[in-house]
Formats: sequence, C-alpha cells, structure tokens
Amino acid sequence: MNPSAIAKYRPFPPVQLPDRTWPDQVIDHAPIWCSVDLRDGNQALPQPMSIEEKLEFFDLLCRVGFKQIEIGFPSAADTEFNFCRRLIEEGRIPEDVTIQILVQTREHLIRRSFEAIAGAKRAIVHIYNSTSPLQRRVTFGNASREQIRDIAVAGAKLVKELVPTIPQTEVVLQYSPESFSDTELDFSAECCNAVIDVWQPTPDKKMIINLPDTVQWATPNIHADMIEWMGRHLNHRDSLWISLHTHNDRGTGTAATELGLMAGAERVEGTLFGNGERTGNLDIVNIALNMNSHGIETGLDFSDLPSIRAVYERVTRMSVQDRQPYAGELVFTAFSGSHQDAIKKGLDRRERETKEDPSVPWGVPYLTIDPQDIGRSYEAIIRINSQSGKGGVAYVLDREHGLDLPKTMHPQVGKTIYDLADQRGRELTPDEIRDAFFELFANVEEPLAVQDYELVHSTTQKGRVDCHATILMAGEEKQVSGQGNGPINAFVHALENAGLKDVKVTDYRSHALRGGSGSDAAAYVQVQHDDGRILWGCGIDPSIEMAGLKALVTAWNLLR
Ligand SMILES: CC(=O)SCCNC(=O)CCNC(=O)[C@H](O)C(C)(C)COP(=O)(O)OP(=O)(O)OC[C@H]1O[C@@H](n2cnc3c(N)ncnc32)[C@H](O)[C@@H]1OP(=O)(O)O
Ligand SMILES: CC(C)C(=O)C(=O)O
Ligand SMILES: [Mg+2]
Repeated sequence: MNPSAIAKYRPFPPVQLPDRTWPDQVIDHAPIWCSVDLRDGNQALPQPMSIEEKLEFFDLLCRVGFKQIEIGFPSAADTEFNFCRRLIEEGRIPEDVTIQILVQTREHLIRRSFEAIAGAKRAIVHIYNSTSPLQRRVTFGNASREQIRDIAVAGAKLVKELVPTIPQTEVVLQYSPESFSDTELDFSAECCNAVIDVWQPTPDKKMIINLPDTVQWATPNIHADMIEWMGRHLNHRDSLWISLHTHNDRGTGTAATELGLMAGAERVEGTLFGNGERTGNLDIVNIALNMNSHGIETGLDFSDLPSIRAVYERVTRMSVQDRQPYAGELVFTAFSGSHQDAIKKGLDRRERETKEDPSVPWGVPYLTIDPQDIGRSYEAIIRINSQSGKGGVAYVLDREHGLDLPKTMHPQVGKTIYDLADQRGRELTPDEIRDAFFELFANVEEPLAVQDYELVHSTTQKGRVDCHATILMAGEEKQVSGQGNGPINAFVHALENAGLKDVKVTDYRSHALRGGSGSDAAAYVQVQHDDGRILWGCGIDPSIEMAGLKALVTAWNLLR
C-alpha cells in the first residue's frame, strides 16, 4: 500500500472478554451445514446462473449431503422466483432437505417471498437488515439504533403474521444482523433479542441467529470473541442455533469459522470452493475436509472432488485456482527434491505397513490427507523440474511407467533427468522422462549389442549355464561363448573370451514391468569398471534372461 495512505486506516478494537473460553475448546463434531452457493455465491457472479444451471447445482448440493440450502432471493427477480417454484412444483426437494430463502426486511419483498415458498414442506425464511454504525450512517441515512432495531422487529412480525397463510409449509425463522462484524456487540444483541422476542422460539422449535462476518475487518480471534460474547447475551439460548457466515476479505474465512465453532456456534453457512461476494464466502470444502483430516465425520461427501469441481466450474464460470486447499491442481504436487524424497519414502512405507495392518493411521510427509480419498490420483503428486531430486524421478518412473529402479541407481538417473529439465527450462512430462530414460539408460546398443543368444543349462551341475551369443561390436558380428553360474555370469565370461571384459558385475535385479504391454521384464545390472567406476544399465525384453543381458550390455556401453 502507498505509505502515505496507511494513516487513513484504524486498528480494530478488541473485545473485552478476559474470561473467554473458546481457546481451550476442540472441534470434535461437525456443525449443521447450509450451502449459500445459489444465493451469496450466485449474487456475486458476473453472469448469474440460469434456472437450468441452478437446478443442476441444487442436485449436486443434495448429492454432496447438504440438508439446508439457501436457494436464492426469490423476491429479487423472476429467475429467482421461478427457480424456487420449479423446485417446489416439480417435487425436486428431497424429503430431508430444507430450502432457505433470503429477503430484506421490507414488506413487499417478504410478501413476495411467501408466495415463492408456498407449498414447500419446510422452509427457512432468512431476513436481514444491516446494523453497523457505518451502514446506519451511510446506507440508512443516519438512522438511529431504535429505527434499525424496529426494521428488524417489523420484518419478524410480518413473517410471523404470514406463516398461517401457507399452512402446508413449516417455516423456520432466520435473522441476520447483517454487518455484524462491525456492529457494536450490545446493539447486535439488542436487535437479535428483539427478533427472538417476536418469534418466541422454543427448544423444540428453534430459530436461527446468523452472525455474519459480512466484511472481515478483524482477526479471527476477535470474531471468536464476538461469537462467544453473543452466545452469553442472547435470550433463549437453548432455543437458538447460532450460525456463522464468514467472508474472506482478510483471507481468513476458514480460520474465523473454525474459531467461531470453538466459540459455540452450531451452524455454518458457506459455499463450495468459497465462491461469493468479493473475496468470497467460507469455502465449505476446505473446512469440511479439514474436519475429515482430523477424523471427524461431516455428513458431506467430497470423495469425488474433481467431478464436483467440474460441475461448479461449468455452471458458475468461475475457476478453482491451483493452490486452493484440497481442490487446486497443485495442492498435492511436489516439485522439489527433498519433498519428493520424503513423499516417496512415506508412500512406500505406507504400502508396506497397510499390507500388515490396513487401519494404520495416515502419515505421509507433506500430505495432510491421502489424495485418493477425495478422488485425486497419485499421478500428479510428484512432478519433475530442475528443483526435483532423484527420489522424484524414481517415483515417476515407478508409478507412471512400472520401472522400479534399484535405490543405488537413483542418483545416476535422477541427476541426468533433472539436469535435462534445467536445460529445457521447464517441467518434464512423465512421457518425456520415460523417453529420456529409455534413450540414456535402457537397451543401449552402441558400440556393443547382443543380437541373439542360446543358453544351455547343465544337467549335471545345478546353476551352471553355457552361453552362446551373437554380438555386434562396432557393427561387426561375432560369435562368443562362455560358461558361468547363471546367464549373466556366463555372458560376462563370453565377453572375456572375446577380449571384451573390463568390468565385473556387482549387483543385479529384475521385475516384471507393470503397465505397458504387460509382457516385458525389466532387468538392472550394476557393473564396476577396472578403473573403479560403477554404473547401472537397464534392459527391457519379453525374456527375463535377454533383459538381463541387455542390462549388462547397456552398463558396458555406458562406461565407454
Ligand atoms: C450481505 C448480503 O449479501 S445481503 C444480500 C444482497 N443480495 C442482493 O441484494 C441480491 C438481490 N437484491 C436485489 O435484487 C435488489 O436489491 C432488490 C430487488 C431486493 C431490491 O431492489 P431495490 O429496492 O430496487 O434496490 P435496493 O436493494 O438498492 O434498495 C435499497 C433500499 O432498501 C433499503 N434496504 C436495503 N437493505 C434492507 C434491508 N435488509 N431491510 C430493509 N431495507 C433495506 C436501503 O436502505 C434502500 O433504501 P432507500 O431507497 O430508502 O435508500
Ligand atoms: C445476508 C447476509 C447473511 C450476508 O450474506 C452477509 O452478511 O454476508
Ligand atoms: Mg454473505
């Protein structure tokens, strides 16, 4: 910010609540969730959703598991009104789902809202009026506190009066002192208590007091203090659900909601991926998955987050950014070497541990949850650029291409691949990594190549093998033969007999290649040159024996 501009801003006054209890509370259960995607989210879109799009979104919200859904502001426009009517008249509202509608505390709008919800089995009628000193002064033209409170009371009385006009609908009242976040606490309580006195809720017929963080002006601890303070000063507390409705102006919508729950709130309003006015509303995906990650059941099902995101992006025309918690493209991806190393070790260890005990708790470095639990694949966890390490390269070759390189081969391959990314100045795709691996470390046939071979296993000496091979050395064909205690050993002796041996085999392993054609084997041979250099080569072939010979030849060639 321009330094000379800073002086025009003021600190936010803290709440005097020395005996606050919320810091010691622990969130151990989920609140009542209410989606406001179709109202607060929709009203903030450059192009609001059409009726068909809202219907699709409503169905999605029901599938996710929301039992309360604010479907719009039916008195605002025909689209909103007609959407509400279609839900009701076409019987699209599941039995256990309650629709909620928003309306200003203005008579003609409240009357129109009742026309909209007539015939619904249950509906939450959400009335609001702004209460902060700023809004009293600016929006309501220097209205007094009494005038503002009276607007709320008049609205509540009108709702109460209209309830008998739609006898088939059970109406629940919700009141929001809008701009609660910068309203004097005693005045918020005064307005809420005045509405509560009109409505007369009981423990069996509760009403909702929604305390919106309409604009975030303060840190989340102050929000929590305000919620705890309200909980102590609202009448008929046992007949109320205290509801949170945070926005994200300071980037702390989730934090403020979590602390607000610790401060005693029972209900949370928010949207998928945080769509909403300005910086958005609370991201319910974020907070619900935060709870899941602590072992708390939420009643919301985000097990297929990518397809939820796809519907959201299509109908709202908004996009989920790459770093968005849980949903963003890159949030489970590691590019950097040390993270990749730890993640690969963590996943490998977990694979081993869960074979013995499937209930072993999640514990993989850098991954707060298992991406697969929300429908994300492991594919994108590790991606390779110049910041990557050998563990990451090995991970991609293993998970994407079924090549389980021996650990001591990782440095040789890893460095070459991330140096290649550095030279190209960009990320390498898994296919580019495979191609580079095949070109540089597998089936290398220059200057030496095996063309054909025959192995004769001794019938008298167990493990003894005669190897007769046709090799090409710098384009010249040669027949070589040797004997050993295994095909590789026999082939090494064949090379020795042809005057080509200056290496000894120091390690070997092989496995069936996962994926791909399904019938190939991969072999890895480590050799030590007479001058002390040690290198690995890889061979791929349908025959495991030939794969081994090719691996040896590759290592031999790499030493030239
Ligand atoms: C924080 C929130 O998200 S609140 C929800 C906001 N959502 C929306 O506004 C979306 C839907 N709204 C609309 O389509 C329109 O605002 C309508 C149809 C509801 C009303 O339209 P209009 O009456 O033409 O305009 P507008 O909303 O500007 O009305 C402003 C008037 O209502 C008054 N007003 C605003 N909110 C309220 C309220 N909650 N209760 C009583 N009066 C209110 C204002 O003081 C102003 O009065 P004035 O004309 O005497 O100055
Ligand atoms: C209508 C109210 C609850 C609102 O959206 C807000 O204050 O942000
Ligand atoms: Mg809002």
